Amino acid sequence: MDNPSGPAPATDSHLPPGLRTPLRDDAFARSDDDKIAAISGHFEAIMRELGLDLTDDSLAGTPRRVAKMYVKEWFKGLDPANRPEVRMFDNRYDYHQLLVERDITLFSCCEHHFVPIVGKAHVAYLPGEHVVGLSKLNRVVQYYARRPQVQERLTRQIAEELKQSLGTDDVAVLIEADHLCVMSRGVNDTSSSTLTSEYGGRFATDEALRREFLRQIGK
Ligand SMILES: Nc1nc2c(ncn2[C@@H]2O[C@H](COP(=O)(O)OP(=O)(O)OP(=O)(O)O)[C@@H](O)[C@H]2O)c(=O)[nH]1
Ligand SMILES: [Zn+2]
Repeated sequence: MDNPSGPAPATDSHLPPGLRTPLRDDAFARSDDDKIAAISGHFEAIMRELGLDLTDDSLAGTPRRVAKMYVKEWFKGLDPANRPEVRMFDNRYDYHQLLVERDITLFSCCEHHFVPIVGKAHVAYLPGEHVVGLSKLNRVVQYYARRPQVQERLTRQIAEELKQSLGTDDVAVLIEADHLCVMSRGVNDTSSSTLTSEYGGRFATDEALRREFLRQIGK
């Protein structure tokens, strides 16, 4: 292991222990470039083991392409440097009704099989003295999605981050997603999908509010 004495990962230190993505203490001791080089070598070994000819010009670049995709795209949400800054504005408009950001594109990766989870996230909150820049809601979803995940943890991580960043418990998150591990292998079920939700603050206690949220996202 290179540099196991590197800094402890700051990833998820703001979340309760049960909601943190399991990471080693030396998770960020190596640079992205070093990780890409190492993963590229490991993936090349997998391809060789499968019998693929890596001198073929279509396959030759695949190990590096996969490594770059893992580090820079699929799993970039592991790196606390990519955690979005959630900017809030004064609620000058005095808007205190439900705000729903629906149909947020969700692309994640099943941590059991390393295949895609594809779906939509719907998030809502009740503004108090501040309102959030809308795109930050999408960014929070994307940050936690871009990791090896299970849908339950992803749902709760997004809700907890929103509670902290927006400064209110009045937050709702609902995720509907298709798991490629269910669709393309194992049970090979292409019609089922998975819904998970987390309701905080008034969403947990006020059934009418919850119903309004569900109505607005078409549920
Ligand atoms: N709770 C939960 N389970 C998930 C998620 N993604 C995948 N899984 C499940 O994780 C389980 C892993 O179970 P195993 O029995 O070890 O894996 P497996 O032999 O590949 O299971 P099958 O998919 O049934 O073939 C499977 O049932 C998957 O459907 C998720 O986001 N949440
Ligand atoms: Zn899976």
